[in-house]
Amino acid sequence: MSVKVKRRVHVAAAAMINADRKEVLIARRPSNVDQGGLWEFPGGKLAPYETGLEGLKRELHEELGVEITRAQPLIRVHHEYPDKHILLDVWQVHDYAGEPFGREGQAVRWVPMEELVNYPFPAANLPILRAVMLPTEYLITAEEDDEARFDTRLERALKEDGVRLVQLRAKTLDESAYVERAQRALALCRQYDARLLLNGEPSLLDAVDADGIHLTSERLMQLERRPIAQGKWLSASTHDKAQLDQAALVGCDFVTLSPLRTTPSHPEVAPMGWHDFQQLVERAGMPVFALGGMTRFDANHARAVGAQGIASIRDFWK
Ligand SMILES: Nc1nc2c([nH]c(=O)n2[C@H]2C[C@H](O)[C@@H](COP(=O)(O)OP(=O)(O)OP(=O)(O)O)O2)c(=O)[nH]1
Ligand SMILES: [Mg+2]
Repeated sequence: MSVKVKRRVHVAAAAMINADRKEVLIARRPSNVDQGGLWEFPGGKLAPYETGLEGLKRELHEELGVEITRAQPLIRVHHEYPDKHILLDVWQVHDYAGEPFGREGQAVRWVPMEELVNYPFPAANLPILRAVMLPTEYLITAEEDDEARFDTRLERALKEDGVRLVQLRAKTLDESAYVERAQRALALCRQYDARLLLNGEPSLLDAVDADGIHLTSERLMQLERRPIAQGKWLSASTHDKAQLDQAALVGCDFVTLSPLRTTPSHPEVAPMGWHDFQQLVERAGMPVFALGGMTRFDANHARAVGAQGIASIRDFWK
């Protein structure tokens, strides 16, 4: 009996995001190579002696004629192709010298974020597309008993902190009060070009045309399939490997993973710390926000260990 060991390939790829125009650079793979004809994030296989960033710099010089000057990890995706196990090590390129062009004759295009869905990518790329579209910070709203104060605080976070992704969490409201608050929150989010996810039942989207739903881990574990359309965002709260696996099975677009640290709201729960967090994120297969005692000062470290960024109530609710 022979056991076939799949080839393992480590690929570095670049998400070059033009933040002002909200465009991303993609390239088309030549028709005669693996995954040919599909679009990709420029990059390629690492040489044995290279780190991810070294390989990325070399590949972008070879393929696009640019020199990377500032880049940060965005997401790592493990994917099984029939013939190989691939690790896509994706970096967000913040700064570079030169004008990118298809140095190997390949088509290269700056594409508006919302049009990315119209381009065919390899199967491994879905989590990358999600990561590209998501910001680094995820605001979870605090409990408030005063509606005017809620609005003021949400608007402050949108305006002054530049928050672009919001989860409306309000466990103390009944459904009609929740829907009312959600409608006002949605109008505010629209003014600032931010996305709003509703923490609750998927049917809430019938009452409020928000951008998606955030599931509690308990609700997540009861589901057998994705409860909302692909055009909406689905996120979930997770705390361990089983819940992350379930999030992948159900087709969540991204998750929070907590508690990173001990928090006043959950003093009895043991924190997982960065080491365990990193192990879990590595195999999550989707963007993960670190939650639990996080502030914006933790965002760079969260990125460095593979997260999309940080989620927080207190750091944004002032
Ligand atoms: N660069 C890149 N590769 C991707 C993406 N998605 C994806 O599945 N892949 C796969 C396709 C290939 O099997 C592998 C990348 O190899 P590559 O052909 O770009 O490698 P390379 O630039 O070093 O080229 P070569 O020297 O082997 O010709 O990763 C992506 O978005 N970007
Ligand atoms: Mg390549």
